[in-house]
Amino acid sequence: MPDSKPIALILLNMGGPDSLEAVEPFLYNLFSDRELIQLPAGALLQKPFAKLISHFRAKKVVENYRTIGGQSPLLEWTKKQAEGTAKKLGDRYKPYVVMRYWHPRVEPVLAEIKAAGIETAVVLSMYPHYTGATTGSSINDFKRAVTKVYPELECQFIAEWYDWPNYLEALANRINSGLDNFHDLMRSEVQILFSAHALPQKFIDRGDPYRKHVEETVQGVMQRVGCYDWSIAYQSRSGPVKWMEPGTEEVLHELAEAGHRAVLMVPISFVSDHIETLEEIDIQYHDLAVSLGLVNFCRAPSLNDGDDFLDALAELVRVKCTI
Ligand SMILES: C=CC1=C(C)c2cc3[nH]c(cc4nc(cc5[nH]c(cc1n2)c(C)c5CCC(=O)O)C(CCC(=O)O)=C4C)c(C)c3C=C
Ligand SMILES: [Fe+2]
Ligand SMILES: [Fe+2]
Repeated sequence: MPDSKPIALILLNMGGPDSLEAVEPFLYNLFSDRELIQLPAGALLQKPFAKLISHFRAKKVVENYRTIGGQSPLLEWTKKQAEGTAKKLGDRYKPYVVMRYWHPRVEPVLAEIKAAGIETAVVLSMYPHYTGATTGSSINDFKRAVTKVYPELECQFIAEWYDWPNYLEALANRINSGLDNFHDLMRSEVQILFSAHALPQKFIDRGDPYRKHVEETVQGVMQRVGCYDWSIAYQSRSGPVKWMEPGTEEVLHELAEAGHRAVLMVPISFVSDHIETLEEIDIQYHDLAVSLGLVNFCRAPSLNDGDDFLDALAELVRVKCTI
């Protein structure tokens, strides 16, 4: 019976260090990727430069990972998302995770799928908003490895889903639970600040749809949440290039200067907790906000393995997958 053959459900994500010792080699892999970052010295010198930058950046970033427990939680969450979604889809679907810059890397996972005799795969990017820097790089890396390790594997890619209704619904649910923290305040007193990961502006200038996707997600979510003041800002703008604007810190300053006191920050381009929610938002932006007088500062919970979000992913696979 052809329709009972197993299908690999492969979730693609960035990956993160699984120990403090792994921070530097993880950063080296990341800075070696010219689809994410083109270091100024050209392709031939990308790796030597990556070695240098990862060495120096690791000193600072190790401390950030130490404060969130000594490792990135991204793999655990992505595994739970893969397993939970496959369970909702039924026995045919076998869950796998592939990370771009740390384990599990693509080649061993493909070898495992091949050894299990699985002939088809649905490959789902865990970045809802498309950019060449994340989804593009992950899918290219995946395709290169398929050609090498398992060219017979029939793959179907889901590369963007920023406007998927059940995803918007799940995000609206997280915002509503975040808003519960402001019970004694009026609606008009709470500012919702969506914070997406920044990209260098040159990606957008050359036609990358990332900003448009983020903005459409926010529109769709706010239609569901109702009438609040909201804005979008871009976080994690480190490195000497022109980044997307406005920056999250800058908007926090503006909100404080305008006399606001209550901010709900909503991480928007990430679908689970990782260093940029647990450290950058919960510690750095929280402390900045409070010091600026934004004394009621909260973050909406991440989507993680919430049942509504797993339902959204399962429905996405059911509808988009034609295998
Ligand atoms: C939508 C998600 C992300 C985009 C867009 C993105 C772009 C981007 N990131 C860097 C550089 C770094 N990213 C790092 C970690 C990291 N980034 C994302 C997501 C996006 N990045 C994730 C999920 C993670 C892993 C977090 C974890 O829990 O470990 C890092 C390492 C951490 C650090 O040093 O701050 C770097 C460096 C660039 C240059 C970029 C756009 C081109
Ligand atoms: Fe990043
Ligand atoms: Fe980042």
